[in-house]
Amino acid sequence: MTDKLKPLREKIDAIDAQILALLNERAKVAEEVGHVKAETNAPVFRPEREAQVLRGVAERNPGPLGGREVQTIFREIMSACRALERRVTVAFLGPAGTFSEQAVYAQFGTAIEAVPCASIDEVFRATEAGTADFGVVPVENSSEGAVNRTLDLMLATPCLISGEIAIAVHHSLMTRTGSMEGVRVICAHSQALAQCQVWLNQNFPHIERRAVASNAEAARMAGDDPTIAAIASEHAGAQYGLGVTHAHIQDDPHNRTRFVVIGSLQTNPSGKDHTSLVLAVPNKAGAVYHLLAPLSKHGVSMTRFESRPARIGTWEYYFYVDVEGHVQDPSVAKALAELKDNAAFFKVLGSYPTSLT
Ligand SMILES: O=C(O)C(=O)C[C@]1(C(=O)O)C=C[C@@H](O)C=C1
Repeated sequence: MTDKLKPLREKIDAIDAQILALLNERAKVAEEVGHVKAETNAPVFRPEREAQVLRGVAERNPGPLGGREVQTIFREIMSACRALERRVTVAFLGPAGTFSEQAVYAQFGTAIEAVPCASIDEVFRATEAGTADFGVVPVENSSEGAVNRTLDLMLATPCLISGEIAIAVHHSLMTRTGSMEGVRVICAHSQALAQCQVWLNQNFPHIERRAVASNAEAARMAGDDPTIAAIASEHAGAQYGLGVTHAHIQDDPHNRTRFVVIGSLQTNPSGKDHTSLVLAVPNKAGAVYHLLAPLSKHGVSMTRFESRPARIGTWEYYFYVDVEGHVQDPSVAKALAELKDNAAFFKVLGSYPTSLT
């Protein structure tokens, strides 16, 4: 056995030496890129370039490694190279262990400064004030719909969207003891309680449910008190020493949350992008229909349409619209110019590479 393993391990050692040399060669070039950028004060994080590199490695990947695995490795390589230029700071809805934190690392890799914030408002504040280079906030969930606070703050602040990340959201029920005996309250973020409500009604209809600031906060509370059960990711549960009593209890097994990266960066086209807009129309019959007509006229696909009351006392709405393409794509530029003419309010929230997952 050891005789057979020895030459194979020697092969791996030799390959690792080559990988290490190449990684450092790459890192030195990234340092040079960093110097060029410093001369012109150009942004260190270039999401469109990173998206192109990651799409490229998955396309060219000959296997047997999977495309997703190869992307994870290259995500970390770029994160480490980027950190040699400058380590970016990213604010997210904390505490540690939330799906927002998972989204941060999925987008930026781990060679960053991740700053947990107590609320979505605080993530926007930190990003707007420049204490963080970027923020990551949830924007919609496949079973619960829009995260309204994020939509309202996108409208109210100058923050631009420079990236999107979709994360599979699996919720588990967990306690300190790993059993539901003696549990009097089930705690979770209100969205997680809503995403598990059918399952909870069937299995624990008589246990009180309490909404708390985040699932990770629920996990922390359950770690301190055996009468509390938390709904959270198993990753968060492990951080607070919880045992799983029931795994993956969300009503939709394909539950996903989409996050956006916010900041002041205007991203260049990556070849596969989305553009987010906010619009309002005068309160007239057929106004929304007219408003959106330029999209189909110029062959621009709409991927999302959401409305929020304008909260000025009348039945007026803001419409949040996502389209395929980048504001610099000629067809998108033409459609948006016409759309703007029809709109009582028009704001581009940003163009950014489509999520890799
Ligand atoms: O191409 C650049 O602009 C780089 O800084 C290099 C690099 C990389 O490591 O490939 C690193 C950071 C950027 O976000 C994009 C790519």
